[in-house]
Amino acid sequence: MVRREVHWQRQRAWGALDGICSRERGRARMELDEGEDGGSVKGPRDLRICLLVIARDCAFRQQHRQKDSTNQEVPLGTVILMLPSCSCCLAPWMLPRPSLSLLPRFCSFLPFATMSSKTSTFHLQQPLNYRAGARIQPVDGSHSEEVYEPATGRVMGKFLFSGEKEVDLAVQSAKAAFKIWSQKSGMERSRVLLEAARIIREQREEIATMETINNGKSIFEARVDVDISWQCLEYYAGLAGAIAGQHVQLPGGSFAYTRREALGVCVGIGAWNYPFQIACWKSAPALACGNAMIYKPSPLTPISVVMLAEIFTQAGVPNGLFNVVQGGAATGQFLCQHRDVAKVSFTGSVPTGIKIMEMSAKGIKPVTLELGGKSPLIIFSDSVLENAVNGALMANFLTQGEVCCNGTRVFVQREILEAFTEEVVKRTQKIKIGDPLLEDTRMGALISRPHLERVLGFITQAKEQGAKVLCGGELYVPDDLKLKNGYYMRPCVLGDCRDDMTCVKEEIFGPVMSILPFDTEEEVLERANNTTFGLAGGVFTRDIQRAHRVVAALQAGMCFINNYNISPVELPFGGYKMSGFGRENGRAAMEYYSQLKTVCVEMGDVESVF
Ligand SMILES: NC(=O)C1=CN([C@@H]2O[C@H](COP(=O)(O)OP(=O)(O)OC[C@H]3O[C@@H](n4cnc5c(N)ncnc54)[C@H](O)[C@@H]3O)[C@@H](O)[C@H]2O)C=CC1
Ligand SMILES: C[N+](C)(C)CCCC(=O)O
Repeated sequence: MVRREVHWQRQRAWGALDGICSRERGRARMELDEGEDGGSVKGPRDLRICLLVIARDCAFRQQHRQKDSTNQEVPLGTVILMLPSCSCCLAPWMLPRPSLSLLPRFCSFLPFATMSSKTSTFHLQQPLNYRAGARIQPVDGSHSEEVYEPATGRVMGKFLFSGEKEVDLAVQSAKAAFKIWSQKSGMERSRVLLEAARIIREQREEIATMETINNGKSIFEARVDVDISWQCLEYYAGLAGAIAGQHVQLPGGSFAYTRREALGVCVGIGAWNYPFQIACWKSAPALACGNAMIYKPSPLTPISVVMLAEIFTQAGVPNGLFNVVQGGAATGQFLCQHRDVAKVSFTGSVPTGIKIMEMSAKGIKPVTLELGGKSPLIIFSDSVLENAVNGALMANFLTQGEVCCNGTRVFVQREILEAFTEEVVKRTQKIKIGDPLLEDTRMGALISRPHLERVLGFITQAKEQGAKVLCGGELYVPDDLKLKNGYYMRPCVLGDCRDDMTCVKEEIFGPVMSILPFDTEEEVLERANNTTFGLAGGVFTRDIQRAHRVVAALQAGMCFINNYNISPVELPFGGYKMSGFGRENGRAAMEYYSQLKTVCVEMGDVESVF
């Protein structure tokens, strides 16, 4: 018997391999007993791990040949630790002269739970808190809650909500990591963020699949979300090395300089509509500026952000720099009220935003609030009709309409009202609803049963108030039996709308478009701005002067001309009025995660007035 040792850096594997690995600082060790013809891994089968031996040119090998950024093939005989559920080439526990040196490259594929790319197969097994570089159960888990798969209505597992002690431990661990991280140069931080971006790209499919399973959005969209996420990390990696102060000459050779410094431990609290992406939009600028972050996702979508935490660890951030605490309002409050938290960045509803601001006010903590919206999309009669229709669909139906910046009040100039409405209804009726993991699905399931009922309630109320349902607006039950308890509805277009209707005034956060006719530019601007929200707005026209005049007059933080809802990470994003303040993305976000120190240097003698 020959004893072999395998080392690898991919810490993601640690949790899953607990029992057959001994954990050391910076690496894990696995011992294999190797015999003449094969070998065996010491460890119980109930770990749900087995060895996948690449024995032929199987689908797995082909897939990873394409995926592996080094473009190297997976040699025959490679041993990969996998779940028994993986069916191709499965030869559990057999090791025909394995090429163990390749193991490290594939540890990232080790799933942390039973993972499959099919709807209705995922079961949550691992803890969802992440502290000091590892998944953990909270020390004072207050209670557990179920996590659902919106596509099927199935419970995928339970997870614990964190109490005050766990929040405090997360803060202490982040404080320790902050000491190390904030001392690094911008270029050093940049390299780590670039590595994290690379790993996200490498794991694009796994992350997108998880996002789809937990959120209900189509895999097509989830992949775009993951792409925007790694682009965000790349963007801030680029800016990290460019953080600099100013030098100011003063009389008599004296001078001053400014330093842009990190804030400390920042808290990110996120909504459920873009779980992975929101976490990246917050953590990328925070970490680039030298901060630590504790992130609390929505309890409806607790899973994918832990993948981000593992990726940061793999990329080389100090343990504790990015911690995840799970929970709801109470956990969020412990975070906001903690005296060692320097800043809170929040994405969610207006009522919660108000509470966050109140709590932060008590500790004089800066806050960034990304809140709801009821944005106008103004379509003038000279628009290219097809573009305007495409724009209106983009403005209303991404992520089942659960998007804060959606242009849900679609103002259409009367001359083209009929043509526009006819086309938009035709296109809406063609949207393919169903299993979000299928490639051709374009609308999946809403986040939860109560939310689905709330959205349908808005439609009932709209009808009562005189609106006409031009299409959709009812439950959708897919033919596939496993999806019959999922939270689906047909996307809805409402006609005959008036500005005083509830569906036009309140944020529905579902696939419901309200069409409102208008006659003049002056009139439409008055009506478009007549809202307490101010997140986004859009205009479609071929008249270049009118386009700029209209967006200049719109009271909204994010405006689009002749498009809607695209999100390049270079562009600052955030609201006016009750849609919040502060900005995410773009250079602007760096200011919200840093503070300015002025250093005044005297080169002469001190002249005292006393
Ligand atoms: N402007 C933006 O970028 C976005 C805004 N939103 C808004 O978010 C809303 C939907 O998301 P939800 O998750 O339902 O919003 P929500 O406000 O109920 O919850 C958001 C987050 O805050 C946490 N939370 C709730 N009460 C809290 C408290 N008292 N203290 C601290 N944390 C607390 C929740 O657990 C969750 O993580 C919509 O109104 C939408 O407009 C959603 C996505 C993006
Ligand atoms: C990515 N985008 C622009 C469609 C939406 C981002 C804002 C949100 O989190 O709702």
